Amino acid sequence: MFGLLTRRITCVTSSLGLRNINYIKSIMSDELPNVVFVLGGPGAGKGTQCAKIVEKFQYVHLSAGDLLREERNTEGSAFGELIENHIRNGTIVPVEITCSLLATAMKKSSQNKFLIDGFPRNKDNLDGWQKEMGSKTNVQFVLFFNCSQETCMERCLQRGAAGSGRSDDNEESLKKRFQTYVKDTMAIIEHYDALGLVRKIDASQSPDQVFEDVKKAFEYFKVRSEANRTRRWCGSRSLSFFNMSYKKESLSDVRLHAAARQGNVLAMRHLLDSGKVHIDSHDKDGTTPLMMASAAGHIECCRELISQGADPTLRRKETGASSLFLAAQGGFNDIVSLLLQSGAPVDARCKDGGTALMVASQQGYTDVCLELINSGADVHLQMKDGATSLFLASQNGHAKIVSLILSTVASANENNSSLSVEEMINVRRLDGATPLWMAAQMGFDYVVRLLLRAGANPNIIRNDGVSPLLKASQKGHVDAVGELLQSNPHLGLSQNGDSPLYAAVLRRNVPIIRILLRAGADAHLTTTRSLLSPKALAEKLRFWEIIQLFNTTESYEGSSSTSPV
Ligand SMILES: Nc1ncnc2c1ncn2[C@@H]1O[C@H](COP(=O)(O)OP(=O)(O)OP(=O)(O)O)[C@@H](O)[C@H]1O
Ligand SMILES: Nc1ccn([C@H]2C[C@H](O)[C@@H](COP(=O)(O)O)O2)c(=O)n1
Repeated sequence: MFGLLTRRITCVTSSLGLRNINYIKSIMSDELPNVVFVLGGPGAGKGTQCAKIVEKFQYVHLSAGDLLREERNTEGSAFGELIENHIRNGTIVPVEITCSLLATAMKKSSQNKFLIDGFPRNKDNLDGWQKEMGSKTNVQFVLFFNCSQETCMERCLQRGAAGSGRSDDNEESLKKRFQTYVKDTMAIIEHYDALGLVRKIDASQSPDQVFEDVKKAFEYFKVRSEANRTRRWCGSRSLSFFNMSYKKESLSDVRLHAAARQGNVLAMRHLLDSGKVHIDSHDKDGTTPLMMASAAGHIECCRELISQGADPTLRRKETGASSLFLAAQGGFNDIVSLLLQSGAPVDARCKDGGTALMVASQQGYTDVCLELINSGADVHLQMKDGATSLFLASQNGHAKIVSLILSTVASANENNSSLSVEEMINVRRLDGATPLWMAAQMGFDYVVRLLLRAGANPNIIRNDGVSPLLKASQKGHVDAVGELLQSNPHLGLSQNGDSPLYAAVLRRNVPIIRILLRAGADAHLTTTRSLLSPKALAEKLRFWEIIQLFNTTESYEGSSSTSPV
């Protein structure tokens, strides 16, 4: 079924033998020193947030970058020059050096909770860590600070201007660091995401707002590990149940809800036996104990509630979320199965049209998606804004789920007259974006590849006139641009008057310019937005290396013209 598994995930995962249950156990242990990896683009705010986490949660902060800079500055270090070269070029220092600096720093500390910032950054880092530290540490989760390249770049340049003294806070190094981040580090984040360990934080907000989300991630982890010490770890979980109201009619109702949330089955049974509470007593938001237990992943509580007659068809008032939706959102497959067997409607809709399959696709819970699909979930449904499960999985880079949905659509189409894969794959959200458009914008090149191979149309533009190729070029996603070019997309002006080549020149992205030229993009095509051609722009901005690239291409191949889309 997963024959089209992604190149990137496969290569990282298989080299580690992740299907090996012992490895999975090693990342769940409670006894070993605990580690939270902190990842995100250069300048996403990792260091800033780590300082806050140290203060609030008493972790020891170890920044791989800081340790390397310290080693570089140590007199007589055999690695000083090598480290400086990597830092300036935005490439990654061999793991033997970084891992040994981290291990030494961990040994020196008497604490057992570490925030490891800026590591693992590539496959070499990940493999080296696994080899040396994998069995000696417990990776709790990965904090991923997600922030656009533009914002990160601006922050780092400001940091440099304010006197950081860092030799890599300049445009040239930053561009290279971003290339490394997109090319190498995103695959590591994907790898941990596939294990359900990633907590993604919107890092574009103010530092205090970001920290509010960070706190939730840590508090959530604390609640889960305390409540489920003896229970298996199920991967990344929804935070939504923290927002639930606790206003109930009586103290017993409050206690029942608290017991369901904490997974205290004995207390729950005692309260139910007392006859003082209604099994489906709900708060002002319509939240029932079964919803609480489903959202928090407490299978025993769910079993008890169902066996005592709890209604799995009820929905929360404001959002319309059902117990099934909440269990799927948290990735609790055992609860999803139980609810389905107990009569929960598989395609119950939230107020925004969302279903359990959609939220599981968005969060990346492949096992849950499989369970729902096997129970008859409709893969064709759309949210009110038009998004499908395929769209949400593509937007979040969940390649296995993209494959699963595509194969389900294909077999549904064989059996009846539902949409074909080609029709389904190009279904647009209200803003005109297709799954391919979203994957291109996010730089999930392996999803772009899957979608194109399955027949996605690379020329469907969003309502704002931007094509997938233009967006990927604007965002600097060189691998996604490369994948798109395999399907011969329009290279000329997109409907908004901009061109992919112009966008790449504006951002001085030489790798993208190179592959666009190789694919036949025209350096003389004047954009209607700026009234300049890519070449004229390069000349205006004095980007000599790009002008030279254009001249060389012209002298070899002669220029070609491209008609507007
Ligand atoms: N949420 C934020 N909003 C605005 N500026 C921020 C925010 N977070 C951090 N900054 C500023 O951005 C710059 C980069 O932040 P920081 O050093 O924490 O990032 P980083 O991810 O650790 O960077 P690097 O990977 O380059 O070490 C700093 O000058 C910091 O003050
Ligand atoms: N795992 C790591 C972490 C950092 N480096 C090098 C290369 C980075 O560009 C530089 C700065 O790191 P930051 O302070 O931005 O986290 O340090 C590395 O090679 N390997």
